[in-house]
Amino acid sequence: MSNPIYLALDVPQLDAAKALASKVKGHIGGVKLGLEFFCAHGTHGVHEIAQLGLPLFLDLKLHDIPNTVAGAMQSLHVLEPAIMTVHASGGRAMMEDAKAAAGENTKVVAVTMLTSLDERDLERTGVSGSPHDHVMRLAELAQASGLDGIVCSGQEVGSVHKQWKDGFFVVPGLRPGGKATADQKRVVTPRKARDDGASVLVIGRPISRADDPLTAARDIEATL
Ligand SMILES: O=C(O)c1cc(=O)[nH]c(=O)n1[C@@H]1O[C@H](COP(=O)(O)O)[C@@H](O)[C@H]1O
Repeated sequence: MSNPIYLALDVPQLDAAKALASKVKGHIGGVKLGLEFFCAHGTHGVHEIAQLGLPLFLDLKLHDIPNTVAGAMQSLHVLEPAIMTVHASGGRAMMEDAKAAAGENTKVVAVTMLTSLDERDLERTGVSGSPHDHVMRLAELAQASGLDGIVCSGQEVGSVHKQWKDGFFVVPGLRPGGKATADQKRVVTPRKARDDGASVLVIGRPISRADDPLTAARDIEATL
């Protein structure tokens, strides 16, 4: 099985992002470029990171009307990312059009409920019920829309996997100690997420902010 760890390169400097990815390259399966990176370095930065030869996950969490999201997907086509994200709450037509506009080698996955939110936060957005039920509902919608999979926390991935056997599941909010830290609220260990059916393990700060990122990446890989 290939290494499921995608390192989140949430660092503002391009050189620092390149150096970090190069350092841990042998212990990760890909890199994730998100809003922080893309807003700072745009497509030029993506091309620079692509030269490292690792699969790219372009995590821009698109969420707009279907026509706008489809247009954005088409513009990003040329970057040939292995994985891209849209928000499931954008609705069925948006997800269908996003998938239709993506390259055929790009997996399009829907963000369900951010791992930084808990049940109280959800209620404040006007949604009652548990995170589990909310994620299950949005996973069903993403599947019906023809997407490849979803992004959810490790607390839900086991249930989603049972319902959607051939889905592609991206799990962030991972902490080697299994405890919530910084802004992440729904966390599990990388091993638990993998055992419950995660296809991709997104890991940022536990590696990027470690005193020794190489050792941190190696230690996490060894737990899998
Ligand atoms: O789509 C994502 O990757 C994502 C979804 C989500 O619900 N939670 C979440 O943390 N992420 C991303 O996963 C990464 C987690 O970073 P760390 O908390 O530093 O490991 C960040 O780049 C987030 O943007």
